[in-house]
This record gives sequence, structure tokens and C-alpha cells, in this order.
Amino acid sequence: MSKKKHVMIWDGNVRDAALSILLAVDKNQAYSNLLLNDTIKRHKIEPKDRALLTEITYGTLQYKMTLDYYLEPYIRGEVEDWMRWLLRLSLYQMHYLSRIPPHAAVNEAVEIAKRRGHQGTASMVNGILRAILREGVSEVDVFNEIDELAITTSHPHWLVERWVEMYGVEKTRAMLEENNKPAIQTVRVNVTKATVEQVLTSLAEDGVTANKSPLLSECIYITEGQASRTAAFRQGWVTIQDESSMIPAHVLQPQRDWRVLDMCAAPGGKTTHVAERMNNEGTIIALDLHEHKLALIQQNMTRLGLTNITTLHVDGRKAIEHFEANSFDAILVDAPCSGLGVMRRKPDIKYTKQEQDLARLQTIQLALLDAAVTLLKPNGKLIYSTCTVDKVENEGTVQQFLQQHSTMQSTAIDSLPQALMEKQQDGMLQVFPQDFGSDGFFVAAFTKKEILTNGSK
Ligand SMILES: C[S@@+](CC[C@H](N)C(=O)[O-])C[C@H]1O[C@@H](n2cnc3c(N)ncnc32)[C@H](O)[C@@H]1O
Repeated sequence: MSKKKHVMIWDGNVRDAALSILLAVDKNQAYSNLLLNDTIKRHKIEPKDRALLTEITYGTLQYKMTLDYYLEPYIRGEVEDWMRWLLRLSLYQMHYLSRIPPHAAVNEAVEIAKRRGHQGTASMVNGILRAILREGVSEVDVFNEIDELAITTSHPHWLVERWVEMYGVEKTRAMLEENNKPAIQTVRVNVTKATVEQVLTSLAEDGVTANKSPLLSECIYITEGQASRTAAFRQGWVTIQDESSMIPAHVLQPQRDWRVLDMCAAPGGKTTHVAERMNNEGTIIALDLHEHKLALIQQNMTRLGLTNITTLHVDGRKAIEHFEANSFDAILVDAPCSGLGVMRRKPDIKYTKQEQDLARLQTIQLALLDAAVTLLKPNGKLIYSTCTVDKVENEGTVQQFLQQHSTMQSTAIDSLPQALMEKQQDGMLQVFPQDFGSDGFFVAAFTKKEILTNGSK
């Protein structure tokens, strides 16, 4: 997140707060999810307002390109940024939120425009929004399918084109549409402290509605309420984590006495999951490139009552300078990636990621995997995962990795529920957001061959 301080006075006006957040996301490249959480916490915003604030902020960001298409015929000349965002967020409410009377959205917009600008800007906002109210938004009228998909689902043209080439039109359309839906909140039960049934009872006592996932045994769906405000969370019975992110620990299947290396560990979602599955025994070394992020892992460990994790500030690519070769039973490389699988939670990713970022990320991913090979024991397990749906960072990285390392082989994933295993191909599993309602996620499993050739490559 940008270092610039976000200054916002909460005066009870949800739309104005949403506008401040959207402007900060746009100007300072601040992350929408962090800024929204920060605003909610700092101003102790009540649940009813919180839901509307989240809906308007995320919705406006999610449909930014579509809203611009609708607004374009009505905006003449230059308008200030705050006014453009105000028009977008007002039109979002008018067009997508049926429970908000459109006239109320227009009136609110005019009041904000008066406060932020002057009578002239307020009249302009009023004129534009009332004209759209009268005439309705225009049909999306473009030449080809890529443009149509890009505009109607608000995703950049390059990305739609790339996905259509990789996955075809139907799969791409389903993914683009899913990216505009709210993410399901899920929690992972800390099996060293509580059972799923105990957690469900505890959540219900706190007024949270939840049910068991049909996929992973320790995953619970939250259908109403906030898990972070419950006793179950405070006493370390649960961790807030998307179900897809629970897959790597299941694929790893760690034994209780193993020595495991997590090369990209912060904030520790998967490290703590592996630690729980080892029943707080064995040893896990958790690395991260950014020292300040190690504190997040430690906070999670403390809350969850886990003591089998040691955190270290180490660049994973240089991990061989810190540990003996052939010394880990298993290694997890949950690599930095483009995050194209988590756009429901971070819609700003759509507009900030550039195509050239993807190749740069692959270089880092391969360097991390390279270091892992040396550190892994013969017969040891290596898991590579990303929260993206991009073939270059996923299958592409795996293919290059295997070409460069004859000592490594793909391993079939055999420890997941059938519905997930069906999606596996050659030791790789790509989950799309539309498959189970969880994040887009990729996992690949490898083992190191017993007979080592000269050197690890
Ligand atoms: C996808 S996130 C990891 C999420 C984490 N595994 C979890 O489940 O909570 C990637 C992490 O890799 C870290 N990172 C990036 N480059 C790295 C490197 N060269 N060595 C170690 N960590 C790195 C980032 O700081 C970030 O925390």
C-alpha cells in the first residue's frame, strides 16, 4: 500500500467515504481492500453502513470500465477526478443496486458535489445523472467479442484477449462474470484447538451464520456476520482464509516429524495451516523477503497457539546460503504472482497489472523453485502454488522448471476431495473462481528423485 497517509473524516456519509477511498486507490495506487478495512476500523463504522460502503466501493471499482462506457456520451470536456468518480459511484448505485431508489442516488451525488465543488459542478452532476435516468444507459455496441466482454465485465482488453486465447470464450466469460461477484467469506478451523462442530456452535453463539464446506474438511463458509469479531477467532479456533488457499497444505500432506521450509510465507496463512496439520510438532521454517511482514506470521502463530514455526528474514532465492543442501522433507513455494485469481477481493488489480509484469514474475518464480531443489531431501516434496489463473506463471513456470531440473518430477495429487482431483492434470491443479466460488488458484506437486545426478540441475 502507498506510504501516503489516507486522511478521511467520517461524517456518517457512506457515499462520500466511498468516494474518498476510490480517489485514494486511483491516485496513490492504494489497495482497495486494505483501505476499506482501515477506514471501517478507524471510524468504527456500523455493520449496516459497512456493508453499503463495501458494496459501493467494490462495485464501482469492479464496473469502472462499464460505467465509463455509459457515462462517455454525457461528459463533455475535462472533469476533475473527484467528479468523475462521483459520477461513476452514483451511476453504479442507479444501475446495479436495485434496492437504492435512483433519485436518492442522484440527490446524494448533488449534495456531495456542492460540498466538494460549487453550485456549477453540482448542476453538472445533476444534469448528467438525470439525463441517464431519463434515457437509460446505452447498449454496448462494439465490433468484436473481446471488446464486448471487456466493456460489459470491465476487464482490460489485453487480459480478455489473453484469457480467450488461453481458455476460450465461454470459460473466459464465466471467469470475468465471477470476478464481479462478492467473494464468499471462509474460515479454516484450527484442528489443534477445536473441531468443526465446536466452531460452528461458537460462531452461532456470536450470531454468525455458517455451514461446512462440501470440499475441504476444515473449511467453513460464513453466510452472515463477520468471523473476525467472534470468540472463535479471538481464541485461535479459526483463521480467515479462502478455501483455495487451503489446498496446498492438503497436497503437501506433512508428517508430524517433518522439517518443512515455507519460502514465501507472510502473512502465514499457509504456514500456520501446515503447522496445524503437523499437530504443532516437527519444524517449519518460514521465510519472507520483507522483514516487517514476519510480524504478521508471528501474530497469527500466537493467536493460533502454534510453536513449531521459526520465522526468518531471508530472500528465498538465496536460501541456499542459509541452510544445508538436502535438508528439508518438504518445501512450499507460494510464489509472488500477478494475483489474477483474486480480483473479486482486489478489483484494483484489473487496472493496475500490466501484461509485461507476468514475464517478470516468472523469473522470480523460477529462481525460488531453483533454490528449493538444492535444499530438498531426495524423495522430498515440493509444492508450487500461485493465486493466479495465468498459464505463463502456472503451467509455463512448471514446464520451464522441469526442463531445467532433471532431478525433479511431477507427482500426482492424490489427497484432495474427488471434485478437486478431477481437475488435476499431470500433477497440476488449476482452480478457476467459477468452479467452486473460491479464488482462482494453482498448485503443482513435485518430488525429488532419489538418485542424484552431479549437482542439482
Ligand atoms: C503469495 S504471498 C504469500 C502468502 C502466504 N504464503 C500465505 O499463505 O499467507 C507471497 C509472499 O512472498 C514474499 N516474497 C516475494 N519475493 C520473495 C523472495 N524472493 N523471497 C521470499 N519471499 C518473497 C512476499 O513478501 C509475499 O509475502
